[in-house]
Amino acid sequence: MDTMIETHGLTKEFHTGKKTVTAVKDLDLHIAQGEMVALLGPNGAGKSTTLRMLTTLLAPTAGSARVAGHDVVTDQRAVRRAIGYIGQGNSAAHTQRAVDELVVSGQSYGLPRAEARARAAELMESLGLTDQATQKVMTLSGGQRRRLDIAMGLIHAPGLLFLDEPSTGLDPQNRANLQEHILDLRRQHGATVVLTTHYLDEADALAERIVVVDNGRVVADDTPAALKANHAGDRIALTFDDPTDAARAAERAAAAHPTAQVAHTSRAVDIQVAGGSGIVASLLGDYAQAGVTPATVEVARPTLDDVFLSLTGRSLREGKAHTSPQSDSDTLEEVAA
Ligand SMILES: Nc1ncnc2c1ncn2[C@@H]1O[C@H](COP(=O)(O)OP(=O)(O)OP(=O)(O)O)[C@@H](O)[C@H]1O
Repeated sequence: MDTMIETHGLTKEFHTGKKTVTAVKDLDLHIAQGEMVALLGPNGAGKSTTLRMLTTLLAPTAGSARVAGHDVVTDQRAVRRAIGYIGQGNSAAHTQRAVDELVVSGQSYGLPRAEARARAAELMESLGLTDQATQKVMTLSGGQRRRLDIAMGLIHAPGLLFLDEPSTGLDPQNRANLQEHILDLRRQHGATVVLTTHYLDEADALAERIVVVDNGRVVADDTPAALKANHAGDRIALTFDDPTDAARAAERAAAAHPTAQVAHTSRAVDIQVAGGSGIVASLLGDYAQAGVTPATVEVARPTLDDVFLSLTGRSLREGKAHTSPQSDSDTLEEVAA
C-alpha cells in the first residue's frame, strides 16, 4: 500500500513567556493510503497540534513530515491541494449563503466555477443540506454548520481528509448522522481519513486503527480490538447481599486468577482479567461449591477508556477542561492566502 503520511521525530514546542510546552514529542507515524485512523487522547494531548502540523497550519519545531508525498514545510502548497481539512471551527463569512461559501471554497482549490457549483450541489445533497443552500451561514444550526464544514473539507474530493474533533458540538443524532456520512464518503471515494477525537465511541465506531496519544507522545497504536485485547481485560462485576460473601469471592477470584485485578467493596466485587468472559462459568462454579452466593453478575468487554487507563493510569474522562489557546477559526484558505 502507498504511504499517505509519514512523520519522523515530529515535534512542536510552544513558548509562552518563560514556559515551554512540548505539545508533540518525537512523533513517528506511518499511515497508508485508504486507512481510517483516529488520534485518541484527552484534552491537551497534542492531537490538534499534530493535525495542524500535518495540514501545514503550524510549522514543526523539529522533525519532518511528508503528506501525500509532499514535505509539510518545503512544499506547503502541494500538501494543501492534496488534502481536505475540517478544523474545530471555520472562518465562514457568516453573511454568505451556504452554497456560495462552498463554491468559493471549491474555487480556492482551483476548481472551475461550474465544477465547483456541481460539486457543491452534490455534497449538499449527500449531507442533507439542500434545503439550507440559500440560507446565510449564520442562520444554520450547529449540526448544519458542522455538515457545511464537512462539505467544505470535501469540495475538491481530497484523497486525504483530516477531521479535528468532527463531532464536537453535535447532538447525538447528528453525531450518528455525521459518522454515517464519513463512512459513506470514504466508501464512495476510498479516501484516507485521519480524525482526532476524545469520544471513545467515535474512535471505536469509525477507526480501523487508533493511535493513542498522551502528553504529546504515542502510547499505543493498533486496531481497537487489539488494543482492548492487549491492554485491558474483560470486566466481571458481581454484587452480594452478604459482605462476608463479597470478601470471600474477592479472595477466591484473586487466588484462582493471579493476573486478574480484583477490587472489592462491602457488597461488590470487580474483576478485570483477560478472557474474563471465558472464566465466568468456572468462577461461578467455584463460588457455588464454596457456598458463596452472588446476587448479580455482569460481564462487560473492555472499553477504550479501560485501555487508556491501563496505558496511562488515568481515565480519558478525567481530561482537563478544554484550554487550548489556539484560535478555532483557522482554515487552509486563511493560511494559504
Ligand atoms: N498556540 C499555542 N500556544 C501555546 N500552547 C499551545 C498552543 N496550542 C496548543 N498548545 C498547548 O499544547 C498542548 C497540546 O494542545 P492540543 O490542542 O494539540 O491538544 P489536543 O489533544 O488537541 O486537545 P483538545 O482535545 O483539547 O483539542 C496543550 O498543552 C496546549 O495548551
